[in-house]
Amino acid sequence: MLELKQVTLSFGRTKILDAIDFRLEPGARVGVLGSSGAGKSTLLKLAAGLLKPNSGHCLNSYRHPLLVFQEPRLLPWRSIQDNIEIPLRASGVPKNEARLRATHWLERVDLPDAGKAWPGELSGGMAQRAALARAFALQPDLLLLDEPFSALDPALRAALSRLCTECVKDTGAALLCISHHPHELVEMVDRCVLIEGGQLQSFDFENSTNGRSREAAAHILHQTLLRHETPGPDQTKRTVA
Ligand SMILES: Nc1ncnc2c1ncn2[C@@H]1O[C@H](COP(=O)(O)OP(=O)(O)OP(=O)(O)O)[C@@H](O)[C@H]1O
Repeated sequence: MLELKQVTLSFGRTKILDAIDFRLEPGARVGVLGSSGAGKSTLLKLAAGLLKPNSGHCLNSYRHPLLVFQEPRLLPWRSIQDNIEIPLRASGVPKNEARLRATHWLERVDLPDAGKAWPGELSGGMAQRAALARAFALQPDLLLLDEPFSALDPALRAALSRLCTECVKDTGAALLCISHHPHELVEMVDRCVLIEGGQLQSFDFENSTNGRSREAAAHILHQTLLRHETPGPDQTKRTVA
């Protein structure tokens, strides 16, 4: 369980998150939306334990949070198989087990023959799939995705989002996922939070659409994002601490 209570986080004198409350239960899948610079990655870094709040409480009982970035961040001088095995070995997994897990997850992400390849030989989509295999092989109980598919074309993005959602459901990990694409995000998650002006607004699909389809939820989120991304006279200003 991740629980933020009245958490405030500032960089210098600028408040990024302002007394927010947030809970992420085991196995829950939550999307994070907001305009550029709103504080989405900051929320993920709090969840990963990479940042500490200035005030409030951050209770985190997830033991294996794992952050996946927009770029695959593979070691270019090691094979794909090694890229998956090295972090496993570093976390104490025996050699044989590491090999088995790497092979299993390369098959799961549809890269069964890529183990001996160098990262530079893979397409962008293949490299991101290898990064997902590396992440799932580490058996995270909390997966934090920071726009992991945004550099890919729409068809590939949709395919990888689906694959990732299947793997998250299979492993039972909790998911916190940033995306700028509400239509894809609603297929991956059960609810969303929108960050704006340091505040966090929750969109429970059942409640915010009166039980209508996820398509309706995506439409509402898209319209909300457009409103927030268009500066208006009443737009909330970020506060200075
Ligand atoms: N280490 C840091 N030091 C100072 N300012 C920072 C630091 N990290 C982030 N910021 C600032 O905090 C604000 C929120 O950053 P964050 O990366 O969380 O935004 P974001 O919503 O993820 O944006 P984007 O969608 O563009 O990635 C930005 O104004 C950013 O410049």
